[in-house]
Amino acid sequence: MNILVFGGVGQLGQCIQKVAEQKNISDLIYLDEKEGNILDLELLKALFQQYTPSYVINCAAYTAVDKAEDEVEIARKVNKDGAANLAILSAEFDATLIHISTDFVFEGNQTGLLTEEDIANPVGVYGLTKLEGEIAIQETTQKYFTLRTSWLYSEFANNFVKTMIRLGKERSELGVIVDQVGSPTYAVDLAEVIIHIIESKSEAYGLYHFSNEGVTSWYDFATAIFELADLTVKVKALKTSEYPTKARRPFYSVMDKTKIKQNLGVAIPYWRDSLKVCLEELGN
Ligand SMILES: NC(=O)C1=CN([C@@H]2O[C@H](COP(=O)(O)OP(=O)(O)OC[C@H]3O[C@@H](n4cnc5c(N)ncnc54)[C@H](OP(=O)(O)O)[C@@H]3O)[C@@H](O)[C@H]2O)C=CC1
Ligand SMILES: Cc1cn([C@H]2C[C@H](O)[C@@H](COP(=O)(O)OP(=O)(O)O[C@H]3O[C@@H](C)C(=O)[C@@H](O)[C@H]3O)O2)c(=O)[nH]c1=O
Repeated sequence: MNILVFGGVGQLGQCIQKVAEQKNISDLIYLDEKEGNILDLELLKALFQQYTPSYVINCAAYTAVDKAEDEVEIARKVNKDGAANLAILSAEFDATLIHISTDFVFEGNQTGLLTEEDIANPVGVYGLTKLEGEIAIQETTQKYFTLRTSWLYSEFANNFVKTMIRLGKERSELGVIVDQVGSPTYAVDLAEVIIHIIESKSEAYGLYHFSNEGVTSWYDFATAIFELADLTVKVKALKTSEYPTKARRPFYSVMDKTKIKQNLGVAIPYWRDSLKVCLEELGN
């Protein structure tokens, strides 16, 4: 069984490699942007013909949230057209597509857990193009799992946890937004879910929410990172208006995970427990 992993050397791609190695699964082919550019339909066709994959995992994305505001065209190409290309070929070759989306598809002005049925209304270009990608997949193929996740971090690539540790070693004081609330997700936990979908041969296709369990703000997340990493940093709680960024971000994006727990039978770790695991991996 061949499994193609696009965006295979990004943060989540590396987490999938880690989990697959731990489980001795060697059917995955990890493609970087050059080997598996999801915008190059001819290249993709050749890959599908060569490998006739049973599963296609799309970890490739344009993830620079602020930069996307100025680079709408490229963000849309990667997040929408690239996802659509993989859906077209997955349908043609009868492969199951596992695609990753984001909590940033939500407007974030309501409280209460957000379900897969709640209306998405993104406030920024990144979230909008990711939503367009979700829709393109849903309209193109039937055998797909779209996993919406939030606030991904890990020992790999760039993410909020690694940024905080770097800044915490350089500075004694740091301002972090307190009025944006969500759920952090250890990308290795998400990788476990992806591998579980494949190993279980689940046919419960559709849209799913997955994050770690629990709720926090970026301020509380940063405070926990410093506490668990044993770094003495004074964290100042800032309002969003006191930390201006190019892109707007949802104020509230806590997702309901009932569907994934019921349909796929996954157990979900509490975010602080997973944060501890990641910090241990990072050597803190
Ligand atoms: N990071 C987060 O906090 C969250 C991420 N997500 C979603 O999870 C998924 C994985 O994210 P993550 O691993 O963190 O992101 P990364 O940015 O670490 O990885 C994305 C990868 O996609 C590659 N890529 C970009 N354009 C193309 C292309 N045209 N063809 C092939 N590969 C391409 C990038 O390569 P290069 O770097 O060389 O451009 C990079 O290696 C994405 O779908 C993202 O939207 C969802 C919620 C939170
Ligand atoms: C570095 C830093 C960030 N912040 C704020 C800005 C922002 O609101 C929040 C997170 O900042 P970052 O830029 O690290 O993260 P950001 O890129 O906004 O994270 C998002 O990425 C995309 C890809 C997703 O899909 C989302 O789920 C989410 O994880 O923390 C501070 O308040 N202080 C700081 O020193």
